[in-house]
Amino acid sequence: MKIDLLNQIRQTNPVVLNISNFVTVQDVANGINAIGASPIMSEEIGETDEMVGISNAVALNLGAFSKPQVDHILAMGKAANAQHKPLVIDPVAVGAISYRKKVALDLMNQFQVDVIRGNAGEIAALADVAWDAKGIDAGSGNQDVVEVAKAAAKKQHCVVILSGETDIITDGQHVARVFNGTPLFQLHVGSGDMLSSIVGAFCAVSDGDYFEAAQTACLVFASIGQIVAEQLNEERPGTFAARLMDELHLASVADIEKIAQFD
Ligand SMILES: Nc1ncnc2c1ncn2[C@@H]1O[C@H](COP(=O)(O)OP(=O)(O)O)[C@@H](O)[C@H]1O
Ligand SMILES: Cc1ncsc1CCOP(=O)(O)O
Ligand SMILES: [Mg+2]
Repeated sequence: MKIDLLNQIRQTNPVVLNISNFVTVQDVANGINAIGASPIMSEEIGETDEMVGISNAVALNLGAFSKPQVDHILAMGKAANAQHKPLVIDPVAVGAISYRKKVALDLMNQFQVDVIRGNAGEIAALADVAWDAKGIDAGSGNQDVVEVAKAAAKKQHCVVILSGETDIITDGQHVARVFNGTPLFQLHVGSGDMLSSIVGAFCAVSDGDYFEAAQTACLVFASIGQIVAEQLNEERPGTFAARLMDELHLASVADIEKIAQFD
């Protein structure tokens, strides 16, 4: 695990281009900014090539798309491939809504993503594994989540992050797990979206090793949430969200190394 990638983000301030959803756009922009990267959001297809040109990574969030936005997402994915920019996708709620799953799979047939980041319900759907997803949340299931993540990675030929109490990161062959985190993440809508775009920031400084970038992003984000939770003596979702921004900015590599738990 190369936790020092966090310092590289802070030193080089990579631009992360996002198609976001209207629910969490500000959290995502501020999360990217707080950790030391530079967010930019786009809602106009005409600017796609130029936008991708100035960016160091692209993150596509499928949280609340409309038909015109699907065209935009497609153009953005194709441009990221053509311009060799790392490409992350967050397939929000594809486990709960079959239409979303169809759109997500159609898109991923037309461009190659480098990393998919979703919860268990979302990744199970992409792997065609039975799972009881609940809206935007993971829901419940009996399958081995490591096998679910590996199946999705093999199917889509990319790195998969299946996030949750334990984050599972796999390229289809190798598996890493991050044990840090806090249940408080679940009390803040947008935690997953923030992580997906922060994965983009780590990919931007990774020299093409997206498996390592994905692991490190998960470790850093989950550990920072845990640091905040350990400072609060009650469940306070509002304070958690505000303090998460503070610690994304303040936490050092040494702070994370002290509590890091992964294999
Ligand atoms: N029960 C939990 N305990 C600890 N960390 C969690 C828990 N659930 C989610 N997380 C963390 O929350 C972040 C967002 O992941 P997740 O909740 O799976 O995404 P989403 O919001 O898309 O469902 C990740 O860093 C993950 O490790
Ligand atoms: C509530 C909601 N509805 C559509 S997208 C969205 C936000 C999902 O955010 P996250 O998956 O990060 O919790
Ligand atoms: Mg999500």
